[in-house]
Amino acid sequence: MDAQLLRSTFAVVERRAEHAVTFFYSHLFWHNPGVRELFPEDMAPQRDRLFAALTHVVTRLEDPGLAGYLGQLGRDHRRFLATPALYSAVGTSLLAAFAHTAGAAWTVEAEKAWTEAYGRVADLMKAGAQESAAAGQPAWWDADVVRHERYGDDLTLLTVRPRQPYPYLPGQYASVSSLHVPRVWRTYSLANAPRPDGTVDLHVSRVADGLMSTALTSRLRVGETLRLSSPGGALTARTPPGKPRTFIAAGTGWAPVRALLEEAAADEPELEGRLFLVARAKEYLYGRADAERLSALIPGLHVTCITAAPCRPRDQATERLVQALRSSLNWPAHDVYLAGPPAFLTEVAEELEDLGTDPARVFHDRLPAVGRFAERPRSRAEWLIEPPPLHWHDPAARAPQEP
Ligand SMILES: NC(=O)C1=CN([C@@H]2O[C@H](COP(=O)(O)OP(=O)(O)OC[C@H]3O[C@@H](n4cnc5c(N)ncnc54)[C@H](O)[C@@H]3O)[C@@H](O)[C@H]2O)C=CC1
Repeated sequence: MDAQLLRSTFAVVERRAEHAVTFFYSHLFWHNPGVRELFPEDMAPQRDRLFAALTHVVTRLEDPGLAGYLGQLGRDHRRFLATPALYSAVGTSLLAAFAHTAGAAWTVEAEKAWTEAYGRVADLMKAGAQESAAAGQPAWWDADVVRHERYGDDLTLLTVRPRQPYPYLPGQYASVSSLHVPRVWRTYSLANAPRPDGTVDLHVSRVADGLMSTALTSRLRVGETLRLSSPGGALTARTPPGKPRTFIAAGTGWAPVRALLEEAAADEPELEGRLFLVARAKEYLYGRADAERLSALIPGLHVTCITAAPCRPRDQATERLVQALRSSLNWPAHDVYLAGPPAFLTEVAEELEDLGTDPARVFHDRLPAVGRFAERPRSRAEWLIEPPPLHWHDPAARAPQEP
């Protein structure tokens, strides 16, 4: 593959990403009438995923891990019912969108390089999908809802029972789909260590105008079925025994931390550590009782709960957390496990670095943001000065990775 040529054409297309994405989907749906039904009714959150995935590939062309990433991506795409015919239709529309958007940069050589590159990508993805099907892995796991508990208007704790064994590691997440919002998938952390009865907890915080979180909070009933994707994420335990650690969880970021602590309570109850549990207000501190139960099982775990003061904005809890982190000692010795809203992760990770924590020992997953293109599109100058952050559901992060 001519990596240089691929990158230079992609750089041109990327500056008109919004336009290219619109052209791509129009072309795909117009020329392949059955394909529209495979995508959610509301395409807005879906639209930038294509570019996120492509950027990931184009910026890692020489990365030896790319083949593994694409294999995982193909495996993950089985839940979208991606067939070989769909791969080929997508390739045709992608090249048409690039040709339309790249203008003079779309030379014969560029077209050849992209045809070859897409062919490689699609082959690796299809091989990943075939491998997982041959290994007997389902395209998704059907899971029956056995508990649905509301906390106030915005929080729901679900327990589901997958119908087939569902292997995962504590701290991982899954994409979840419900018939209430067909073909929409959203990621939620798995909130418990694997149990003998196979049940899995999910913590859902309702997002204003969020299709899935509103359906799961308000319309889902016990007895209904959800679909779970294969688990992903790298927020898994990797601290050597005896090394102290800190867990910091904000909002439903409590879910993966709870799973990690349940695992530790069973495997390493002698661990020395601290847990900071952050919530926007007292009534949202739904994990407190569980945290206390776990600290009784792990006597060396010190728990601090932090909320915003009454009538103060929810982010004041983060300011209070930062104060608490500054008065805690011994940061260079600690591994830190961090979960919560993306902006919270960024702010706290920076603070921890200032406090002397080794950035390579701060572990967090960034769950994919949705609807980035709902924002005002950036001008070309803005893209050049400050390229937007990348958001993608990175299946390469599925296996625990040692830093
Ligand atoms: N593995 C992970 O990192 C996980 C992340 N999450 C994410 O956590 C979030 C949970 O949502 P909710 O429970 O509604 O949380 P929330 O909106 O109530 O926020 C909880 C706390 O996080 C802090 N926070 C929120 N936004 C912030 C910002 N912009 N800057 C600084 N601090 C901020 C505040 O202290 C707030 O009190 C979702 O975004 C979800 O995707 C959820 C589960 C796992």
